Amino acid sequence: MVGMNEINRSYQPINSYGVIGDCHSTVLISPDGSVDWGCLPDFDSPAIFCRLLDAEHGGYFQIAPTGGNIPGSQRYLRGSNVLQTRFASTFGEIVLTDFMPVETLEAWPYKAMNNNTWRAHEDGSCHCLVRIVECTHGEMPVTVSLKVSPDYAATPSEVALIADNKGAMISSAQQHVALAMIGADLLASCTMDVAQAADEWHQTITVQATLREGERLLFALGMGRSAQAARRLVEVELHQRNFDVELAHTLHCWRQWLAGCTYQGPYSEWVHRSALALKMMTYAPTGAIVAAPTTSLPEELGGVRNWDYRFTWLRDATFTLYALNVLGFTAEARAFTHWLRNLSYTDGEDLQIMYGIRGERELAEQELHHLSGYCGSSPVRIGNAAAQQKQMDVFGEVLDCIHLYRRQGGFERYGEKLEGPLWQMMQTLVEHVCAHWQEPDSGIWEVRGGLRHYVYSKVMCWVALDRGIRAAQQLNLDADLPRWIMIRDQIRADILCHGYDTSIGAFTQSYGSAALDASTLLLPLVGFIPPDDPRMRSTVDRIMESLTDKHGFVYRYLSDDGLSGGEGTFTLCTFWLVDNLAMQGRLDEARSLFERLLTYAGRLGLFSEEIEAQSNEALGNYPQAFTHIALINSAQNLRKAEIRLSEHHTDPVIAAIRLQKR
Ligand SMILES: OC[C@H]1O[C@H](O[C@H]2O[C@H](CO)[C@@H](O)[C@H](O)[C@H]2O)[C@H](O)[C@@H](O)[C@@H]1O
Repeated sequence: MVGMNEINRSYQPINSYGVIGDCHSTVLISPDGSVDWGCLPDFDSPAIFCRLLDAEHGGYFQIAPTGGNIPGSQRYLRGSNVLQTRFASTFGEIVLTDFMPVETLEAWPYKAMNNNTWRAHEDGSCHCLVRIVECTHGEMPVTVSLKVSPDYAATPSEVALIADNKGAMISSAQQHVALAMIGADLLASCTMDVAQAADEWHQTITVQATLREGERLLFALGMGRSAQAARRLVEVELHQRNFDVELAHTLHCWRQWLAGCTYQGPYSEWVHRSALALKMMTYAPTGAIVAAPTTSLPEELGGVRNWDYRFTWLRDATFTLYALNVLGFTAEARAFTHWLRNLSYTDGEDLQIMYGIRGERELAEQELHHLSGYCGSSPVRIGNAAAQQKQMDVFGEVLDCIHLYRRQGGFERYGEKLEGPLWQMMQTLVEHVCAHWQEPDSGIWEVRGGLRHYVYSKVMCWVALDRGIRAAQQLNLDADLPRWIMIRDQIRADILCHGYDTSIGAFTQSYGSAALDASTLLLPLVGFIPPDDPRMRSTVDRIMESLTDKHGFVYRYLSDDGLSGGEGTFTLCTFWLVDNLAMQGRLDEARSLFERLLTYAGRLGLFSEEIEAQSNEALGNYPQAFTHIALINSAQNLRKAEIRLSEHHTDPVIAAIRLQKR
């Protein structure tokens, strides 16, 4: 029997989902108890749950009160990525606890490329999704519906129920899923059935039970490398594990990791949630970081701007490390520098702007026409053609990331040195920038409408030279310093001459264009220009006048980008505006914009990429690293600005007191 939960259910708001993960992958869980997105065992594995991208055909795993009419409310257990969903009625209450067990959250310094989950655990036995449903009060009938749709619902599957209500196996050509059910033998009533709609490739397993106070069922879902491995998991291995101990250990790991956070200041709960979300997006075996764990959540409802973010952009990853560094987390930066050292490239020319989580170069973009997309937003894409683009900013971002890591004593802390392969890499990248900074590129936003001389790309070429020069000067390293310094100054002069439009009073998107671009808000943040330089002040004013919606939230740009349709405001950019206002001393405006923006997070404090200007809905992939990075940085910048302002204001008062005393 198909549970009522399946009826009348379409798409849930993007930012209503809870997200859990184990630093190999994540799953998204709706407030009605349904895992609607899940790629297991790794971020880039084909999705086995994709109801998020096709409400009709996509697989899901839902645990909820039978009837589906009791709303659930979600929260994270303090300081962790363990999620609880509570369903309460006058007759009783059930609590669903969802987690992915972790053995350790230590960032692993890179060992060998292709060292993925499968190699670490041949049968995938460590990595699983655990769902515990428990009645905490009264009694409640519960329905569990599991439809696994392997390979993004592109291939058929077969279900085999395992005797004695032990669980089930779901197998397709490539993917083998094991579901263990633990605790059914202690319940008075518990049934497990399987049904298949005539037009469906995938069967739905339904478990029904009435839970009374203190009773519970536990489901552990793991991936087997083969059908036999999956069978072993269901029949033996998953049943032998003590998931209560694993839950306690997982909670301990998250809390212990968060205890390393040195941030003290306002909005600390938001900062902590963002840090936990970012950590969840790291891929432990290689130190890589994904931009987001989803694909194709649309930038416009019903539109075509749907991209796969389950990869490592040098830009997004280095920004993530800034933010983690700001909070005192350095092990992740170390793991990432190891990943960087091991990337395959021969010179700056063939350094890609993004790689797969194991350093894969080949990320061919494909459209999955059999999926209708979130709220009909198609095409659904996997892979990302931006991997082949030329984006000159990435050199500056990589060098700035290493610079920051060095400045914070990262190398000394781990008994490592910048000298050697990493300095060779830096030199190669600086030399590449010296030779190519005058060329047009696709820019930070990866637009698909042709190459231009983007101002932000040029600024990041300046950053690449600047950070290379500082490292060479401070560590006495081998470099052609006079030439590097000359080119750095030449780039700066070029930008000030061609990138600033005196008639509008703003740094522009690209040379020769009057279009505004929010990426110019980064100029003072990377040290290219002081925040209170008149040119920067007027750029900020122009952006506030012409590049914002009615809430004051910032669009990336409004110029043509070669794609059809439009998009929402880009939350990362709104946080950059907060930073600029704070750095200019416009603290009230900065704080009010920051706090307004926080009200647009989901109930769990998570953000996607964009916000729709009219409906206020969350848009784009979720949770997005960019947004959480920027939230952390803005909280920090607000704090710094507050300190600066208070020092400034108290000085005369203190001086006056001193004078009176004298
Ligand atoms: O706008 C078109 C491009 O959109 C995506 O790029 C965006 O996401 C990246 C990952 O977070 C980010 O680095 C970039 O700045 C964003 O513009 C998409 O990945 C591209 O394929 C697409 O061309």
